[in-house]
Amino acid sequence: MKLLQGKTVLITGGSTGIGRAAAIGAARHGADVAINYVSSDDKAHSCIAEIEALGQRGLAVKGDVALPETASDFVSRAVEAFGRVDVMVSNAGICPFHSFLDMPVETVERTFRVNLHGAYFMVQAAANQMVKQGSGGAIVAVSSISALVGGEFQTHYTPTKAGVHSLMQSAAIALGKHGIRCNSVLPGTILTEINKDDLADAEKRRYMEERTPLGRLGQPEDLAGPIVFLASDMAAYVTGAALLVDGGMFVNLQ
Ligand SMILES: NC(=O)C1=CN([C@@H]2O[C@H](COP(=O)(O)OP(=O)(O)OC[C@H]3O[C@@H](n4cnc5c(N)ncnc54)[C@H](O)[C@@H]3O)[C@@H](O)[C@H]2O)C=CC1
Ligand SMILES: C[C@H](O)[C@@H]1OC(=O)[C@H](O)[C@@H]1O
Repeated sequence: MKLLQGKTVLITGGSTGIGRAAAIGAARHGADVAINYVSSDDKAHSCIAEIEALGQRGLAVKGDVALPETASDFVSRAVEAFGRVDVMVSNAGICPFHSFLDMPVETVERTFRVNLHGAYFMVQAAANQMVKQGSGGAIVAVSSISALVGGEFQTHYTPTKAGVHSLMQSAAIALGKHGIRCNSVLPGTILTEINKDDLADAEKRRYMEERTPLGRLGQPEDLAGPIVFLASDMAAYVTGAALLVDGGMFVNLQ
């Protein structure tokens, strides 16, 4: 069964990692998919090629989510190409690991702007388009297990993920009357570019694996199903919810 047949799905940071897996997952479920990306044209184009190979339409729009105008541009380019927006997946994020006491101001500001301001403006732009269309919609934000727990080298990052989780709760209230559902996924540790250097430390990686009851770290594709589900009508009565997708890592205290 195809869960997103005929829908238009927008995904930020869609050329790599979790965003890319969600883009391909959405296309597999019958959606046309627009991705926002910021750096590699090649990766964005190869993602679109994969979407098109699945028989769906794809569009790549370059832009830095930290800038509010990127959000309105992304939404209007997607509407121009596909006519509407049914789903927004706010996924783009950075996590430049750094110690707390000497954290550079610019690292804090950039992380806040990309992860939190970026999500805010994208969600707002998509919601305005959905309200104009008058037939509801679904917003899924990629928060993190880090919305619930801290990290010594993530003092600038974990508040953004708690913020994204909170944004989905408030947006669910603000947008419920328009039939727009807002939910977040909270990935655990997923093997992507964002943590490649951090997990190059074999001891740290082993610790993370051993903390995970399912016995392995996540792959980007582990997020595709939960994101597609929350975006789909299967989750028609789910809003303001947060879904941990962490192999059980969070509950494993001892
Ligand atoms: N990998 C993990 O263990 C976890 C990741 N997450 C979140 O998942 C999301 C996706 O990250 P991953 O797929 O893991 O890593 P990734 O590095 O592959 O993906 C992040 C994407 O965001 C894009 N991006 C970064 N800054 C941007 C900007 N200013 N404008 C537009 N796009 C930008 C990157 O180019 C990249 O495509 C992030 O929000 C991250 O915080 C959450 C929990 C765990
Ligand atoms: C980048 C981290 O490895 C990753 O991102 C998060 O949100 C969690 O803290 C994960 O471990």
